[in-house]
Amino acid sequence: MSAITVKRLSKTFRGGIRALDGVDLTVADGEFVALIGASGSGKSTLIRLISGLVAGDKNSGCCQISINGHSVQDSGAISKNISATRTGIGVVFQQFNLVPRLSVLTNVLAGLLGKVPVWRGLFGFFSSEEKQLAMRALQRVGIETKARQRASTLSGGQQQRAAIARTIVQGAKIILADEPIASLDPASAKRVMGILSRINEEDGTTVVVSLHQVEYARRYCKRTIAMRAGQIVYDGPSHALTTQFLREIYGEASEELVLPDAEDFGTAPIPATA
Ligand SMILES: Nc1ncnc2c1ncn2[C@@H]1O[C@H](COP(=O)(O)OP(=O)(O)OP(=O)(O)O)[C@@H](O)[C@H]1O
Repeated sequence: MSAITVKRLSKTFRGGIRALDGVDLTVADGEFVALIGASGSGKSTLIRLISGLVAGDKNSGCCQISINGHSVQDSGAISKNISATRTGIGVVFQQFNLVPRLSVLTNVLAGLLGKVPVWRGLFGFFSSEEKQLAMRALQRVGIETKARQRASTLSGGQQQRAAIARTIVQGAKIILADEPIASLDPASAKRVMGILSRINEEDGTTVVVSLHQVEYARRYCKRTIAMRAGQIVYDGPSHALTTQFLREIYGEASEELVLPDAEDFGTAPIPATA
């Protein structure tokens, strides 16, 4: 069964801005897929629609999205069972979305909120097993020593790793990461991509990650989907996305997608240490 199925997906915002225009795609269970495209090409909108946060256009027969066979939305209507489907989807954002004044551990435990009674979540009553689960997730992303610190005291890369640990605790079968490395320095960016790659390999989690720079897609993801003006203009092996090919697809805008110091990008794996 495919993990993500998107059929004839369009999204028109107020003022007639067509952010997505007839997108069809399928992501198999356990794939690690990059979504690339210049600014405004529709990557964030696609991720928000797949996660059921935003509804697509209302036209009948269009805009069908399903996750592991369960409908997320159809013809502009979000599914009534979306809460159950959402517990299997971990969403990671560019700006981390942690509660700054709460501890890193509590932020990670928030991944259990769809699974434990609401009152327990509200008052922070978590069992020792649940806390151990969160600690193991923090170990996997290399920041277990930061568990008791306020989230606001962590660096950007560490905060992003905490956000990923939250999806592990959530038990997400699918991670949708919307520009998770856009605010990070290159070393932190590589570490975050390495962690996503390991979760994909070790747990079989399906990962879709939107990126600005194609070098990261080539290094970490076998498959890349390239978007332009709300449409998919390439879907295939990441290694085929040479600078020349990107120029053919995007013209001058391709410069936005290539790191100026790409020759220094390197290939050595970065360990997940704090
Ligand atoms: N809430 C909104 N209201 C109106 N227009 C929107 C809204 N969200 C996105 N858009 C528009 O939809 C188009 C696609 O935006 P989107 O954020 O999906 O692109 P993106 O590829 O993620 O860009 P970036 O890389 O800069 O984040 C853009 O023209 C954007 O201005």
